Amino acid sequence: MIHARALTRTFKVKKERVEAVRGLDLDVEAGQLTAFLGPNGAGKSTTLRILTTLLPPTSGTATVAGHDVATEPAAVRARIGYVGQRSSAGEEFRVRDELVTQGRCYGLRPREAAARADELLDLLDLAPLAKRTPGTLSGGQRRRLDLAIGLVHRPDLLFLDEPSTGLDPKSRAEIWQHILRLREAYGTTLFLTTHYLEEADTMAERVVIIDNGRVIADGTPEQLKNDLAGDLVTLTTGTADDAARAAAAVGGTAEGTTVRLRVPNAAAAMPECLRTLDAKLVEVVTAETTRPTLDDVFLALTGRSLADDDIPA
Ligand SMILES: Nc1ncnc2c1ncn2[C@@H]1O[C@H](COP(=O)(O)OP(=O)(O)OP(=O)(O)O)[C@@H](O)[C@H]1O
Repeated sequence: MIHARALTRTFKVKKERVEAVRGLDLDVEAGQLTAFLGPNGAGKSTTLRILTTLLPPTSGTATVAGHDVATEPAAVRARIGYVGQRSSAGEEFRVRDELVTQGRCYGLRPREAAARADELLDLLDLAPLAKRTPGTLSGGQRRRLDLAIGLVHRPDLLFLDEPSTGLDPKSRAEIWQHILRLREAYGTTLFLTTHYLEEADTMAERVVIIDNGRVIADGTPEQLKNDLAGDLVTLTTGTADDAARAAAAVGGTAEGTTVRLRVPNAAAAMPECLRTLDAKLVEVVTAETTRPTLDDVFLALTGRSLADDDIPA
């Protein structure tokens, strides 16, 4: 569904060159739900804008839904939907009229456009709001209208740029419910950016992490966490001296009376770890294991935390 090879995009700002995307390779199969993660300025939106034909690449190639983004942009646009960070609804039309008008813009006949609008109003629980103007909707309701607009022409592939950013936790959960529901209803391939790592972890089948314009990790959330981060074992000892000796014995790091180490499988490693410390006469007061997060994956790869990144409001 998406095949990008050696994609680059450079911006010239006064005399400075900003390499937003630097040789990106990407393959996404039909039906997948892929989360595209990375810190602020990593190149996510620029990549999305290239794949949706809104911006030409500086070099490299990309085919989306079977068509080249540079040479066949109209064919790509006919097959994809794009829900950007800014709302795509105008202010003057009522919700249902907006959907009908969008359908007409895509060449649907009046009756088809009306039927499609009603189908989307139902799918996205917007029917009770059909007569409201977008200006009167809450943030979450407006985001659902944006989703509906992105789906009017039955795209095979939907790009979503930060679909849940700026919403309260309840509306975020609702928007995810709708994303999963539309996927079930239509089998739409979904490619989305998000700053919420836990959402990507629980909802996406595949996570692609980008940093400085390059893909630095790609896999299922479980694969990435198992292969790149590992479980965290946290031990506490009675004294800082014991913690330092324990860290040296098991290959961890000590901070005060706490020792931390990463292992591929904590359940399997813990007995051996405790035996080693017992033999060294280090008394362990508490022992705890924690599954890694996607932030641990990013930290392991770059030495930086994605969680420190500002989430745009
Ligand atoms: N039109 C532009 N002109 C100049 N520089 C740009 C332009 N668009 C993006 N950039 C730069 O390209 C880099 C990548 O930006 P991009 O918006 O793709 O990042 P992002 O990963 O989507 O970030 P965020 O998470 O903050 O939205 C940044 O350094 C940004 O300043």
